[in-house]
Amino acid sequence: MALQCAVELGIPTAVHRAGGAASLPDLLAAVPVPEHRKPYLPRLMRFLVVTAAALSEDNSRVVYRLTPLSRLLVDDDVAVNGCTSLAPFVLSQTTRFHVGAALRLSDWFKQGADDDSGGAPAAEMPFRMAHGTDPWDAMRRDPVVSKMFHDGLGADSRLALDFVVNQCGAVFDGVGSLVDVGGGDGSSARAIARAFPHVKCSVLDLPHVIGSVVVQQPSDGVEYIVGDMMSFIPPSDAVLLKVCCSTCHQHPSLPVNSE
Ligand SMILES: C[S@@+](CC[C@H](N)C(=O)[O-])C[C@H]1O[C@@H](n2cnc3c(N)ncnc32)[C@H](O)[C@@H]1O
Repeated sequence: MALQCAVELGIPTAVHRAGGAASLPDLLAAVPVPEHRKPYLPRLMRFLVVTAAALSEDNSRVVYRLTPLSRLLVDDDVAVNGCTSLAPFVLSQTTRFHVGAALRLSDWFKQGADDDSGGAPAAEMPFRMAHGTDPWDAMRRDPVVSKMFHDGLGADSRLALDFVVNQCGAVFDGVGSLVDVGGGDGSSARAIARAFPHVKCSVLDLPHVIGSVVVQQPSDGVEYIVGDMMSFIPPSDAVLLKVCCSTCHQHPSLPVNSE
């Protein structure tokens, strides 16, 4: 949560704009915190340094520097494959849905096989214990969180796919078509289509996800398909499953058809 707070206050970006090293007065001047809260900022900074989550501190005087991790959270114009920052990814993993589910983790571990207390049958995921439904249904009902989630995953995909297409491009040799199953905002498929125009790329996802992608993003030659991966996966030479394993594991009979 400290990292989420740092992202929301723009602390990595403030350190970057101060030339890569910021004193406490530099930060106090840069972050949007009212006077009566400023005395508490050093505690947050200390926590970020001690956990090595985002910042390092010079020994001689208190100067904060970006670490390799927090450099990825700077909101600047240096784009890798359209991804300027992984800050949206941090926010996508700390939504009220995610935090609520995390608070039920120990309950989930302790739950007996026949214990259906907590609003969910045994062996369901902590998310369902907390929210009474699965993540995709919860996001269908909350477009604000859904957008935050898919913006974050999209940022992650743009960064990751930059490495995939530049360093592992050989895996696309001989692939004429690819479907990104549970492809979210289509960032992965668009990156592949741009790098390898001979690959016909499609994205399969749930109706509310495809509906908002089509409104927000240029298609870039990618086809967006509404569907349920548990029922049908369009035939293609290759199937991409990125960050979908938990969804697939819930349905071991997932009918992958890659003819
Ligand atoms: C964790 S996200 C990953 C998104 C994308 N692959 C990425 O890495 O950015 C999982 C995706 O699977 C989609 N999804 C979940 N259940 C699905 C289903 N039954 N059929 C199709 N898509 C589904 C969700 O809407 C979400 O976009």
